[in-house]
Amino acid sequence: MQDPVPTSLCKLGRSLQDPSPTDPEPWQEKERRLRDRLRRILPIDVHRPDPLGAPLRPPADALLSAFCLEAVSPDRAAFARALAHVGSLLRPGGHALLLGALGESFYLAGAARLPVVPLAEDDVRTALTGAGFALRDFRSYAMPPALRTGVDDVDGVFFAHAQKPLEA
Ligand SMILES: C[S@@+](CC[C@H](N)C(=O)[O-])C[C@H]1O[C@@H](n2cnc3c(N)ncnc32)[C@H](O)[C@@H]1O
Repeated sequence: MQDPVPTSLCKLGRSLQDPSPTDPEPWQEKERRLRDRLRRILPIDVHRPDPLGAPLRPPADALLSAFCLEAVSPDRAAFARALAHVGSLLRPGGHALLLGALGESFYLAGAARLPVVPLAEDDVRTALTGAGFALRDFRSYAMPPALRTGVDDVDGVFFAHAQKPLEA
């Protein structure tokens, strides 16, 4: 974990707070703009080999997953399987962008303490390779003390860009 906290993440963190002199747009307005652009919301279970319950036609060009797979998987093997399941939704040559927690064992959602599988960087790389992806970029940073809020025990955050091979 050698990268500093990415500037874009700092901006995102600030943008999710209340309006400020530099970002006067309330988060509710951001939410409204995002929802306006959604065309469909599909239920998904990443633990099913067929995560949407039916093949995705046409398959997806890209997949973005943020802080999901490690938060819903009981162990590293389940994490790897979940990654392969969602990867099956991509077309050949499709891209996956993943971000997630490293070394996290729990997070608090209100009074609920939810388990997380603590991942090392190599667990993510191995799972991507095992799911048939080519790893294009991998970055991470260690959680700075200022962002340790007590709602979890996360050590750091990873960002991975991986690609499905084109069919031969
Ligand atoms: C830690 S939250 C992350 C939410 C959001 N992506 C974010 O970054 O704030 C984990 C999410 O996984 C969802 N989830 C739980 N079990 C799941 C499953 N089997 N398949 C897919 N998603 C699941 C939960 O509903 C929750 O929204």
